[in-house]
Amino acid sequence: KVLGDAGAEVMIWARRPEVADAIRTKHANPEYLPGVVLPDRVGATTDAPTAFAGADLLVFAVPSQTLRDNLTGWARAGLIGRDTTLVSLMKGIELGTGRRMSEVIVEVTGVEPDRVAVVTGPNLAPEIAVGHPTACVVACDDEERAAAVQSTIFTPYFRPYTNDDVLGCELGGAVKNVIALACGMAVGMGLGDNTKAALITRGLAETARLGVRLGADPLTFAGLAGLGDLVGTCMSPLSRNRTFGEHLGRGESLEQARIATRQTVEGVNSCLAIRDLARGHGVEMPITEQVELVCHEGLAPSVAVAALMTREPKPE
Ligand SMILES: NC(=O)C1=CN([C@@H]2O[C@H](COP(=O)(O)OP(=O)(O)OC[C@H]3O[C@@H](n4cnc5c(N)ncnc54)[C@H](O)[C@@H]3O)[C@@H](O)[C@H]2O)C=CC1
Ligand SMILES: O=C(CO)COP(=O)(O)O
Repeated sequence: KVLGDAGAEVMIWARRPEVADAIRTKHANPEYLPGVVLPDRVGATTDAPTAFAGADLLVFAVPSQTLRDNLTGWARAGLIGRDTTLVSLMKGIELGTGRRMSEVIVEVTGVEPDRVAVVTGPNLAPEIAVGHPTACVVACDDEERAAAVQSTIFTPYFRPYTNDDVLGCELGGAVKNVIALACGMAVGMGLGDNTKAALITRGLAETARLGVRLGADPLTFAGLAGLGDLVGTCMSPLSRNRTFGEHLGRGESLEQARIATRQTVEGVNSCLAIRDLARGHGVEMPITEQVELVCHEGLAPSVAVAALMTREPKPE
């Protein structure tokens, strides 16, 4: 919708024919965005070669853990153009490899890293779809390419800023989902705003600690891709990650939370990958550690809260 409103000709690749048909014929995606009318210049197809043909920009928004498989198929079929800019909207870290999504794209397609851009920030899809003023970051090693993507997605309701810190921007987007799970757990347990504020602030501290160790610019975490996305996601009932955490905080099982949330909840897998990344680099991420224990080891959220509160006292 943003691309179409900004004047681009858009072709969506969808797996289900009924989704592609509804977008093509009714300009709607009723299951995901009920009531939203898509611009006429947004088309859809289930045929990947048709979707990829002649594209200047390829925008990837599949779940992070499936990207490698999806891309491998598309790259093998020779669908990636020679000069195409590859854009990632995904906010996750790959299980097993600890790779960011831009790294997976570079690894699978063999393109130079400066052809990959990341669009991130406080960008809850349902709010963008109804045109609420929203800001985002376009991160790319290549400044000109970042500026080109920026102008391609610039609309009166969507304001992109460029940034050259791809690593920091991607890490901010992935870790905030884990912290949003923790905030959701607090909400589900009936805890208040002090608790959420503490989780957001200390969550930002552990995100920046990992980012700086990996080579990110610390200032990135004070921007839209860091604090902005963290606050937006942790405070919003629209966030799938926070909602998933709420279910766990109310004492429901992982399976019950999955059934209730339905859509992609990146933090559940990424908390494992981020914890491993942090341990591998000797970085302390106590909130991420506890979220992983609740999501994957059956720890009760109340025990996780007690574990965080009774850690050794220390300077801020
Ligand atoms: N929804 C949001 O507000 C935002 C989402 N993102 C990121 O975008 C990425 C995608 O999330 P959403 O679109 O929100 O999730 P979603 O769950 O709404 O949609 C994911 C889509 O991927 C499809 N899919 C599932 N498995 C697949 C596979 N194996 N191969 C190909 N397609 C598959 C699903 O059918 C669905 O259409 C995530 O990394 C998320 O963090 C980023 C910013 C905002
Ligand atoms: O990334 C998002 C907002 O910036 C969307 O968050 P959820 O995936 O938790 O809904």
